[in-house]
Amino acid sequence: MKVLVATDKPFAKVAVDGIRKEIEAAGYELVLLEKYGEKAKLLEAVKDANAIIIRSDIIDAEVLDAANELKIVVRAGAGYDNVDLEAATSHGVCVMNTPGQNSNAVAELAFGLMVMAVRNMYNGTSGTELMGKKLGIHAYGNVGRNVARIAKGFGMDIYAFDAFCPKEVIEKDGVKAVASADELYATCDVVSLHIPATAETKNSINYALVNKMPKNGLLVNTARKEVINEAELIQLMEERADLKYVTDIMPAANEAFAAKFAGRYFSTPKKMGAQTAEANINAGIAAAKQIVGFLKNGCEKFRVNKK
Ligand SMILES: NC(=O)c1ccc[n+]([C@@H]2O[C@H](COP(=O)([O-])OP(=O)(O)OC[C@H]3O[C@@H](n4cnc5c(N)ncnc54)[C@H](O)[C@@H]3O)[C@@H](O)[C@H]2O)c1
Ligand SMILES: O=C(O)[C@H](O)COP(=O)(O)O
Repeated sequence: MKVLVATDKPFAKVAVDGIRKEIEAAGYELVLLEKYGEKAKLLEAVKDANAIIIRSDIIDAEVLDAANELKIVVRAGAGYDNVDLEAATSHGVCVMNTPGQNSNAVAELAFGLMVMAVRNMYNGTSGTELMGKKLGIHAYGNVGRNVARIAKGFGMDIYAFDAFCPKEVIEKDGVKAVASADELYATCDVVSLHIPATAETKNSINYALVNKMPKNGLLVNTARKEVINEAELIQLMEERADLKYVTDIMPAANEAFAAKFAGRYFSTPKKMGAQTAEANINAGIAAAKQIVGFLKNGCEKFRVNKK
């Protein structure tokens, strides 16, 4: 069995070593395709792969068409919006993610971005502190829960909204559950976004919602750029000079944001929420174990597409 690790943004070497150990201990062969840049190289590499481990790499119908021997794709990470799930199902390919394995890394970065924003991007002027501020966690999943844990250490007043997580689960963590996204944005000084990119959430962070934030509101996005209605956020930030936006996922309109909102906008150059050795090891080795469990025992825990 051939297991391909196809990562345009490579894992830390220590994680690759751990993945190799799992795969070879199972008697399989590991093939590494890193920083491949062009899709043609991916199309060539998948031809004889029985299993693939990816990160944000795009697995679309063309890739699946080229992968004649493929049985399983594991997205080493949380969001699997980069995989065409319907095409995978129609090709008889199982798709999994590795939930929770990179969530602490992302939560820590959310606070890195938050502190940078409230300290005026470290420009030397007086900023503000996070202690005592109202933090809104938009989606209380694996990352959201880690954000809540860290926010307690900062002494923040913590609120959350999740469309599917029961109120009791949120409140047992000492976090105030609110009934809607509207209420969260209207209540909180800082909102940290942790919703997945789905048909329902794409473009949902729009003018009307963000405009509910109080004066000096800060929006932190370590989720996906697709959930932001960029044109409406630009319009709102033009009208409200008090708002700040910091993100780990560079907007399509990065140049417009950077030109118009100097000092109130920041994006990491490349998505780096999950870019720690620890998260790479956790997610990469989980992916390898899930592949071995699937190929040897048919274990489909963490499957995200229909059969
Ligand atoms: N920046 C990065 O490197 C990085 C790393 C990991 C995850 N992410 C992004 O963050 C997202 C969240 O990650 P996670 O590990 O917490 O995922 P998760 O699946 O554990 O949590 C997602 C949560 O979103 C909730 N949700 C879904 N739709 C919603 C909606 N319409 N309104 C409110 N809540 C909704 C779910 O109930 C769930 O609790 C991922 O989908 C991914 O897009 C980014
Ligand atoms: O959904 C995720 O897990 C993140 O977006 C991580 O993406 P990456 O593996 O490309 O860093």
